[in-house]
Amino acid sequence: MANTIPSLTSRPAWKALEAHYQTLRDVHLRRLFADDPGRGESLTAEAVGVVLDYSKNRITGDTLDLLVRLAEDCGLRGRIDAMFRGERINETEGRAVLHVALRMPKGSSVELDGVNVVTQVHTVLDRMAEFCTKVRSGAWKGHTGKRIRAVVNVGIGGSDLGPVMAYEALRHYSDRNMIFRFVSNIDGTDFVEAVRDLNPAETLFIISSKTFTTLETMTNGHSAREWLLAGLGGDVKAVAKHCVAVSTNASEVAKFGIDPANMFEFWDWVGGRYSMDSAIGLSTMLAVGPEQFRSMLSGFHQMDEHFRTAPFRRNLPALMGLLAVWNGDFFGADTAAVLPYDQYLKRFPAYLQQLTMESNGKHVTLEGAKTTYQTGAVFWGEPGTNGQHSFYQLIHQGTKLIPCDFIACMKPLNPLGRHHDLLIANVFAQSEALAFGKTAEEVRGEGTAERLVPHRVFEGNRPSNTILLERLTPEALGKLVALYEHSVFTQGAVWGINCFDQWGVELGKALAQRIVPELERAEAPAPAHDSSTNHLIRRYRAAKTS
Ligand SMILES: O=P(O)(O)OC[C@H]1O[C@H](O)[C@H](O)[C@@H](O)[C@@H]1O
Repeated sequence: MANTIPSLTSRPAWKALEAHYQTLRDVHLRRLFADDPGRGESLTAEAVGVVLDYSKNRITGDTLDLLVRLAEDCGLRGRIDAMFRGERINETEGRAVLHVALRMPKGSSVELDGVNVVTQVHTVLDRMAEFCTKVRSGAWKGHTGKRIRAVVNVGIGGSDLGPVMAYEALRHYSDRNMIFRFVSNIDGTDFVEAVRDLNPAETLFIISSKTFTTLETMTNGHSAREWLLAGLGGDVKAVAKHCVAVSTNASEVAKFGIDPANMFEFWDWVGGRYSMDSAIGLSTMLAVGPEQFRSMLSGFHQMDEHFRTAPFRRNLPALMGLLAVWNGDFFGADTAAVLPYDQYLKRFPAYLQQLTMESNGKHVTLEGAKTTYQTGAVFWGEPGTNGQHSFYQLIHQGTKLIPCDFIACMKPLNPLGRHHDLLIANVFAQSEALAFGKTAEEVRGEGTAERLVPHRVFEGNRPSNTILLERLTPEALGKLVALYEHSVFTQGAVWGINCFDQWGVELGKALAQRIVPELERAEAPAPAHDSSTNHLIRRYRAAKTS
């Protein structure tokens, strides 16, 4: 059949990688480094001020040649061009994927259905900037004439994780006279704890939801409205001064009772997990100001241009994506750890979980065939050095292979005595220990009792990347996020899956809607699920009435 797309594992480049893997699987990183004294430098790539040292992966130059060939065979170049041109590469939803247009400079052009989306983007950015300047300067007054001191973003998933991560990451640049809170969970505790010490007269809610139908956000949004009305004398006019919306869905926003004049728009070609640089970033802009927000966008754009134009062999996101395929599909690594050695990046792993796992948690190809290979890894992590005193034991001496991304900044934002040198010494030491380990001879040489030798041996040969940024600026954050976005894209292109839908979240949502009345209505009939679910529902009903 002339038109059938060859399956990934039958491609010559994949077969060649399989054979190549057999020659490398038992080779230790100690050997690879000993054989090539220049390896540390030659297997480091640098672009737009971001350094990626990938030399501590179990690869040789041949591996890279084959991975690049695989990327070419899988049409990565064509996929990149299609994304940047605004083609509807999110085929299952019939949508373009244009988060890259969110950070294109004024005057650029990407046409979608005859409209230049970059012009739309800048119209919204200018409106956001105007609004943020008013709020930050105190020109925007609340219902009782007081200025806004607290901003509460109400959203979940992509409408929460990006804003939270960016706020934490850029806290150094934020207005310290303002308070920022984030409410996401449908658990009432989240809302109650977020507002308990806030004054409604000085509080602004940003109701952030791409669809404006998400159960959690609508429920929290209504609670916010009630809280405001209760605190501001019940006058519905108060809502306009204390509630704005960020959404693609103007009619639902209006139904909710927010004036469309107070709505900041984005579009269906921005995936939720790719939206922190759209109007969903309103809380970020309120925190750091329009200028810093624009500098974050410039960072994103610089990495986009690098990804679009650089040869794969020197292309940071492409290299990271291909190495993830190598570690996952050939070495069988099921998970990947991201370990930022920067306290400001403490929510970065949580942010990446949605980006990577919602994007690449797929088991069928674009053509609908079940994959015969592994796709997205389980992503997890915590900031260093904290993780070192908790789960690193398993990475060093456990039975699972866990590729790690170490992230560090050369210059601290808060210089304090020896802290930064000690922090950086630790990150470098961890990747060194993971790669090289400690042999039984070395352990014995330290005078260790023989019975303890096996316990104190470090096998090493554990792969890692080290990503270095000069300093954690808004611009650097943009580059870092775009690096991961495009690494995810690279992996998806190789696997032939759609990175941009998320049907897997639907079933649980639908079932919850069915269970709600079974919990709320006293006269509800006996639940008709499986025996486990029925039993859980009966217990809850009994507890509720006891
Ligand atoms: O922004 P919203 O439309 O409220 O969606 C919020 C989130 O919920 C959904 O369930 C999706 O899994 C996420 O991709 C999305 O980011």
